[in-house]
Amino acid sequence: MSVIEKLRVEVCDLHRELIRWGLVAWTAGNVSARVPGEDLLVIKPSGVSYEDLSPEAMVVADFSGRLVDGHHAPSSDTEAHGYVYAHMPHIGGVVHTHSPYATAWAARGEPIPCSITAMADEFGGDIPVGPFALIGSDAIGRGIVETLAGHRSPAVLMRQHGPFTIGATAKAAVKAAVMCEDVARTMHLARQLGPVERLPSQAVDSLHDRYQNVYGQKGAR
Ligand SMILES: O=C(CO)[C@@H](O)[C@@H](O)COP(=O)(O)O
Repeated sequence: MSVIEKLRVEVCDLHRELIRWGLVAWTAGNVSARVPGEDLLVIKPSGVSYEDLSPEAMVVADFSGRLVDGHHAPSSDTEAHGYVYAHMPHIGGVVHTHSPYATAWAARGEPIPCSITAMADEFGGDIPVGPFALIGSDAIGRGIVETLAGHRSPAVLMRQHGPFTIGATAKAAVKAAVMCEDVARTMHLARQLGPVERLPSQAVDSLHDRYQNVYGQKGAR
């Protein structure tokens, strides 16, 4: 199986995770993976129902969003994903969803404050808000890159649109999308009960370091 065939299988399977975790409605959302060593990405076709997605339906596009291989038009967000890959060489996966709680924070244009340890673990601070940008140019991609520059967060809430997440792999970007919606819901509920306070920055640093470098089996022999 070629690298691209393997990526088609992986990206197709990861789209099922968006449905599993309740992050998308109808055909909203998309997942992509960088093709290692190439200025290419694998992404879902635009507007195709999730139940109709298959590895063969995944398309290969260049970073400008042009179709390189496949039988469908690429996702509407292909250029945004490509811009991230072109400007963030360490990123191997990009995800976009309209998950309800994160998108509600995006609708208000308000960063999600880092007030719980789960946010420090995964995001290393607040989840920032990026500018409102229309599809059809590199504006969304530029907004993602410029907002995340200098941030530890793998998630950005594009104002009045929804979350985009990044990761070293496509699976890591999907995890960031799942955790982004989880903490968006928790922080929304907390805010309904009263004011919330951010964690002290030293605690955030310590928690983030542990989670990124020790948590789970990272220390196992
Ligand atoms: O939010 C947008 C575009 O930014 C939606 O159209 C997107 O979620 C789904 O579009 P695609 O089906 O991937 O073309």
